[in-house]
Amino acid sequence: MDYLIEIQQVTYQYPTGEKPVLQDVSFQIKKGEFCAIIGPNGSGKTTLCNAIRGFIPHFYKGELHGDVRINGKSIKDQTVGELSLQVGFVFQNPFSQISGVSETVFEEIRFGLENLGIDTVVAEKRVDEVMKLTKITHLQDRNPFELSGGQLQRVALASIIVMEPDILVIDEPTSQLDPEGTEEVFEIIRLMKEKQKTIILVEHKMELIAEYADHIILIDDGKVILNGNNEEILTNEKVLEHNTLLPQYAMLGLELRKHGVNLDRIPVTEKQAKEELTKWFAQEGQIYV
Ligand SMILES: Nc1ncnc2c1ncn2[C@@H]1O[C@H](COP(=O)(O)OP(=O)(O)OP(=O)(O)O)[C@@H](O)[C@H]1O
Repeated sequence: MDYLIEIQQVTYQYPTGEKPVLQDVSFQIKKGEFCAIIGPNGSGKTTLCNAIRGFIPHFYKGELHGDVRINGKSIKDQTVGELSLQVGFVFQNPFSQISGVSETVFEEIRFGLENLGIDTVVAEKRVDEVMKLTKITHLQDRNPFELSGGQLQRVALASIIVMEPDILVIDEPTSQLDPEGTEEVFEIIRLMKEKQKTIILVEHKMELIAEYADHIILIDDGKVILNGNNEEILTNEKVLEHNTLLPQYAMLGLELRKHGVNLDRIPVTEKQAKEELTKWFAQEGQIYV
């Protein structure tokens, strides 16, 4: 099977670190897959993302063993510029993403295309399309620094999407957003999933992971602890032993099973929980309210 991203026995230690923060990490991601990376604070998730976009070893020096291959080619043999055309990176804090040199949202989104020397007419058409897709056309003349956190994160996503990378690495995009901003950002992530982009998402909100991810990797202390599909990982109580939450619906299902409620499967989303409980009430001859 051909994988788009291959992480092969990666061990990495920062130059100032005392021990490796990634230890013998191996996994593969298929094209079009939505992979979530979960794990407690400080477990190495952002470091792993930096290895996938080539910032390790190109910017962060330190000691790297093993390999990361994108499309069959080692990141060591590609420049950060080459990698940035394949891997778009969205930061936790959208202010880190904004160039600081654009006076309007339109210019900000066009900025990366200008740097690539893309023809102005072509670039502006692409900016218009991406603004429509991300529903920010009404913000195009605003100064990026006058926007709310949610609006700015959408601009940050748009400025990456406009570059048309095959892979999107998104590191805790909503940790600083309110529920409305979170919803808006995930609406864009959902669209990218529909467009068959390969997505790697670091996120602590398990309900969102349950809704979107195909594939989940749990890492703790720099090691891969679990690697499997959505339901396999999100119904596994071992996750809780690693200071990482499960979705509330999975917790409810696991608890009900312990109390003798014989659910066919442990739900991970609200929709699945309703289905399972409706089935159970029907079997037990109870009235579902
Ligand atoms: N530039 C750096 N130099 C040295 N050590 C670092 C550097 N960046 C991160 N670390 C250390 O590497 C370990 C893993 O950090 P990382 O940020 O990758 O974890 P994380 O799982 O993304 O955490 P969080 O969920 O809190 O964002 C931590 O112990 C952190 O202190």
